[in-house]
Amino acid sequence: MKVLKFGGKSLSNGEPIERAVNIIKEEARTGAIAVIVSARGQSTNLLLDLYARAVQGKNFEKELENFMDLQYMQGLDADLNAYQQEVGAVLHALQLIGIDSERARDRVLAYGEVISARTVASLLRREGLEAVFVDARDLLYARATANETVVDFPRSKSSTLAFFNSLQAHQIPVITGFIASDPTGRTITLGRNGSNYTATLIASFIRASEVQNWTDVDGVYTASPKYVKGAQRIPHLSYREANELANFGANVLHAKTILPLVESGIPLKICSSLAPGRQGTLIDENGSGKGIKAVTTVEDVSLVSIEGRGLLGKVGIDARIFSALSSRNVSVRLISQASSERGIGFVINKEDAAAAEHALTTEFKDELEHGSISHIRIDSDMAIIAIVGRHNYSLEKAIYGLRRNKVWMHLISNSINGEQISLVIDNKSLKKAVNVVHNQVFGAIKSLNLFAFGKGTVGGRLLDQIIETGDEVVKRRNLKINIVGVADSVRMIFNEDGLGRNWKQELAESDQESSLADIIFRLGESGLENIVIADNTSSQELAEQYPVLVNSGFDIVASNKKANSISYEFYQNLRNNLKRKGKLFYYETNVGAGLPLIDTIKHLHNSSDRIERIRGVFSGSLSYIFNNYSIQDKDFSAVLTEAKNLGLTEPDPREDLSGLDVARKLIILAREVGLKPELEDVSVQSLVPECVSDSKDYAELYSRKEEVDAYFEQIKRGLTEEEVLRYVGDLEVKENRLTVSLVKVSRNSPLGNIKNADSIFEIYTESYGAQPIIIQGAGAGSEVTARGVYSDLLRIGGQY
Ligand SMILES: NC(=O)C1=CN([C@@H]2O[C@H](COP(=O)(O)OP(=O)(O)OC[C@H]3O[C@@H](n4cnc5c(N)ncnc54)[C@H](O)[C@@H]3O)[C@@H](O)[C@H]2O)C=CC1
Ligand SMILES: N[C@@H](CC=O)C(=O)O
Repeated sequence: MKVLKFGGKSLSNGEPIERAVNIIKEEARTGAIAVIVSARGQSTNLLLDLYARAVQGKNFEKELENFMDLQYMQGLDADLNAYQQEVGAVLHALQLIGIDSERARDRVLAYGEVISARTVASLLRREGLEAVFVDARDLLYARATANETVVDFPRSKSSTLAFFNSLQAHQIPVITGFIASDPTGRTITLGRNGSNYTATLIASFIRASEVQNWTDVDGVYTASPKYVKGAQRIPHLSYREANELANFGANVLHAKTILPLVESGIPLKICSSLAPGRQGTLIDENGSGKGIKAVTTVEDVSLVSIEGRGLLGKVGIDARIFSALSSRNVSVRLISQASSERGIGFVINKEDAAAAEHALTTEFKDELEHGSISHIRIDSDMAIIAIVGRHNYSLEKAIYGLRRNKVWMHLISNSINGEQISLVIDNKSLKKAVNVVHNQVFGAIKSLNLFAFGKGTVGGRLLDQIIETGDEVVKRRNLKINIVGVADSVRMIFNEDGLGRNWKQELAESDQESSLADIIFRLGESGLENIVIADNTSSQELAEQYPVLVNSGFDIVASNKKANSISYEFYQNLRNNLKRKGKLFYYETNVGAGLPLIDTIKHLHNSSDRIERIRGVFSGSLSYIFNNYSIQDKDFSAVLTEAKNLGLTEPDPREDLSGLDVARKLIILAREVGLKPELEDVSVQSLVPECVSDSKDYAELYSRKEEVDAYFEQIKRGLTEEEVLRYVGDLEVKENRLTVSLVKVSRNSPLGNIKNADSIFEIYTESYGAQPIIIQGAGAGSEVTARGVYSDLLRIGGQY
């Protein structure tokens, strides 16, 4: 015989109860079944409310009407009106006496299951099945102790067997879950998960072939889907694993509830009544073998720590701690003790914190006074993350991920059989931590949560590239990049679930003012893991805040060159800070846009080869300008406007014309090869003609374009047929000399030969001698630069 148990939500009015009836009909076709039911929908809560009103002497008639309205179903042969009278009479008696007692409360609660079983039996009869209502108070017996309800197994077993033996073939018992009789014949409830307990008890007494637990979820998940979007259903678990999961907060059957099945070896299936065809989770003796099964969480626990030299080598301290706790009925969930015995830490339920503190400070009053125990501290707002299942490196992986994400672990405990590892963390880090640990131990799709500053030429294209290629990146790299926010200099938007193609419009319509402090705060509070900041602005203020971003636990990618080219002191402090915090900062696009330049230079510098000189056309925009201006019959200002419109120039093109942008690039490369230059050390030939150098902004400079054009026309007239102009950066390492100048070069030389917005870098090293390594290609432009930033992002993602 199979035992089918239905939870309250699966029996709610409308579709749920219709589906439940269909499931029972289907299963009845395959053989003998028994059905156990919980109270329907919200019935238990409503009854609790009715009970509370009655014992407080309040009116309850309207609430009772509402309760009965929810129970009512058309065309049933069960007479529910009689129950309305009966519940009303019980409540009325309670209202008169006003005594609050557990048995009285249980008596009222029992109506939820009784009406539910009557209703289901009646619906089944309407479908032509021989269903009989069974009140479990005639089958199960239990007594209340100080802490729990204890079942009288022999008596319950014999009455259950007697009843089942009296059943006729084809009869389907529909049994009330949750309730039993106490030794005086009063109603007693079976506690948390009570209806499940009814099902597993009855199944074990009658030696059922399996228990099906029909509920509103389709099985046990690798983590709570409330926290982890990518959590997966677990097809198969062993009783032991299920027990660990239950102890550590998973929405499975309570550990005590599984016990009757363990002892009799009956498999349990967790099935979704919302999607009956879907495979659920099977729990049996064997499970599916080794491997991590789930990452579960327990919120709101308290961590107790007792420390002091008085604990050192002293026998009996633990015994005193636990007997003090047990005298106050405080149960310990986890424990960890230093081998020196100088300290002991353990976790209890938050609601027991005050009792535990009182018990312990009383027990260790003398030691606290003498100072041999320095403190007994209780930290509430803690949470437990438990990794359930066997895997050699799961702890290392979890710790690595948590450290990267700045989640502090207060206590780590590993079970003796190696099947469970628990980590105690702050409650507020729970969402982030469970995602990190889940991704680390399952090697599941990792999430990278990106907040992007700047949505212009580079930033805007980057976001579109990420959205366009997101599925591919998930497939090929197991990495999901969520754009959780975008800010420009005016506005910002934030969406923890990830922005989509509409981000531009959402940002344009946003009424949230762009504020770095708010962004840091919201990212910190979000509980998101693996947060990366993309800086595609040219803002120095933002660059100066990188240390704050790093301290907040974020990695950074930047096309913005400022952080690497302001003072050397800032540059070095930032690197120290990154190292200390274990954070990453990639900026390949700072020089040469998408070209693999900075990495190559890093490699060469870190190898035994010595870089002696780097010379070339460092600026993509000026490359474009001089490539075209040298050979076309156009005004300089016209070509400059073309470059600006193509997104090649700096946001303020005066940074290109003044040579500042190339100077920054030289500084960045020089620092990569170990020099410590400041911007003022670079000798720069500015391209801004003296006559317009007092322009207060680019608009004013451009309004004086005739003077600019005349200046460049004169330079151009000085060129021979064979010559072209190139704006060249030169880093002479040994001499510690950095220069930027406009030079005439032969059209046929490597520098003279470049096209479009190409940059070219000649890298002279000791071993390559006079033949430099040449890196050449587009040195500016939205597409290539955004790609470069994207690559940096993927490199960071690869390290999660
Ligand atoms: N355009 C190119 O080819 C290349 C550009 N870069 C660098 O990329 C960065 C961006 O350049 P573009 O996209 O061309 O500039 P852009 O002018 O098109 O975009 C700049 C964006 O930054 C935003 N912004 C400015 N200050 C901000 C702040 N404090 N907070 C938030 N947002 C802010 C602006 O609102 C704008 O959305 C620059 O640092 C540039 O040097 C690097 C390599 C090549
Ligand atoms: N304005 C810059 C853009 C890239 O850094 C350039 O032209 O190179």
